[in-house]
Amino acid sequence: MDSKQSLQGAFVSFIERRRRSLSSIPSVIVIGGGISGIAAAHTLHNASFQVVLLESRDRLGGRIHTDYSLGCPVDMGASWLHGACNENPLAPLICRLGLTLYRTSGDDSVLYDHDLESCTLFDMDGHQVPQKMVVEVGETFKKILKETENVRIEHCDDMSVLQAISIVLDRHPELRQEGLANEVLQWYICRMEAWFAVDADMISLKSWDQEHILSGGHGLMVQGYDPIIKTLSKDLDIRLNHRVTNISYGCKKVVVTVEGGRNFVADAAIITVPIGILKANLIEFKPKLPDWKVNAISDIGVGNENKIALRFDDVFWPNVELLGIVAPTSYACGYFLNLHKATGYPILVYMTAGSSACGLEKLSDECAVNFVMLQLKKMFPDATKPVQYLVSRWGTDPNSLGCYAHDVVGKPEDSYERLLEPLDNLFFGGEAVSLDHQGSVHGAYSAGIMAAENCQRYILERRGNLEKLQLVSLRSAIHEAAVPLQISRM
Ligand SMILES: Cc1cc2nc3c(=O)[nH]c(=O)nc-3n(C[C@H](O)[C@H](O)[C@H](O)COP(=O)(O)OP(=O)(O)OC[C@H]3O[C@@H](n4cnc5c(N)ncnc54)[C@H](O)[C@@H]3O)c2cc1C
Repeated sequence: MDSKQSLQGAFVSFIERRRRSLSSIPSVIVIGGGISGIAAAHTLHNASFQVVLLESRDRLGGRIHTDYSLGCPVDMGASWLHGACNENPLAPLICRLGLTLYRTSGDDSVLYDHDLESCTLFDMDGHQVPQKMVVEVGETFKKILKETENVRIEHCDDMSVLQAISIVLDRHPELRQEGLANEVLQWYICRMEAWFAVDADMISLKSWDQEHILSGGHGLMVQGYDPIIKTLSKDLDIRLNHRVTNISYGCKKVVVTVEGGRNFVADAAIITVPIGILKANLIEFKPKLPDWKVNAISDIGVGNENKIALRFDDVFWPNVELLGIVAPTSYACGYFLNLHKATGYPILVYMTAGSSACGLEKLSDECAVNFVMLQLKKMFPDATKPVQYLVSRWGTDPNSLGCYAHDVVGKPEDSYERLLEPLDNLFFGGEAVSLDHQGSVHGAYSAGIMAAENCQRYILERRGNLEKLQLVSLRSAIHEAAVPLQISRM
């Protein structure tokens, strides 16, 4: 054997040793680069697992999207921390990063992320609604909702909140509102619709108030949610523009295929794509998902919410947090978040949910801004033209197809549990699998961590004794199956 042959032999055995050592490192593919997927990948990476994260968009964050083009951070997706308290799973990170929260509600606020005192409402003719009426109708609305509890007790079958409200108003004529007061009542219904991101005739009476709400009220993330995404995604192996089309699970390895046909192979996968994507069957599973999983996906609803952010040269509106416009139907009501109060920048964000959010997506950006400006001009006839604007389209964006999960009327009780349930080596994350906090950033974050921990336990149990595993921080064990290991000539 000449020296060239012995060198080759040593190289081959080095490659073989390295291949074996890499294949002994547990590997996981995380699908979706929103907060849930990033939290899952971050957790596994810290446990020295080999992780690759596949994200369809050309950016991370998903339904967290902090846009800087208006000169300051503007969140076009999530913007509040719901539950500004130490128990919030995101609190330690927010504290460590020194991020500022601007609290827009009191401690006990459940449905509304704003206190009544911080809103100024106008009618369609631009007259300001007397604050006394805003407060009084707010109190009446609370009484109406309280009365719906009796309706719930009386009826075994679920119904919509709107239907229950109409039963209450039939029974209690003294709670009915007329004229301007009714328009204010509609505005409160509009705010409730914004919380669930669907119209009131789709909000479940059985479950609307069953959510476990953290204390501390609602805090606006003044610097945006982006710093959290940046921090958690540091050092991860992230592949942007990788849209997953097929997942083959249940065998020894999971094979995940992306658009263009490239395969990724690992011990397990965690899927965190939005519920809207699962409902639209945009990913093919092999074997097919079992009926109980398919039913869970179809039993969970998805709402829509959009934002139109407008930057002006100057501030021409009052120094309150929320500017609302009341109307005879909740559909025609609207409101603007005044970012100037929290950030000092002359920016208003129009927020719309449910069918009106879907309607707005049918318009071009320019038409949507014109529509919103008409609303604004009703309140402030001298409103100037915005110098810049941003329009979100969460309902038709092929990467989200909706804003977040909601309980449909008559939803079976265990839908979220069934969505969460893993299928062999395929685990489910994302806001919709959070049992306590669906539709929130902190819920999605915790769901990602939980999926990672379950996945970690599964792999380690399957491999036997944890101590025997040599977990080292080597990356690149997840190989692209279609591309053989490339060995360049020495
Ligand atoms: C307008 C709006 C306002 C909101 N306001 C708040 C708020 O104030 N406070 C709050 O707590 N929550 C709010 N939310 C909800 C919150 O944003 C979400 O619950 C949370 O961000 C969801 O995170 P996620 O990781 O589960 O999903 P996502 O962030 O959607 O992440 C999923 C990722 O999967 C990717 N993906 C999709 N398909 C594929 C595929 N085939 N292959 C690979 N990747 C794919 C997507 O591009 C996305 O990046 C709001 C949401 C919206 C839309």
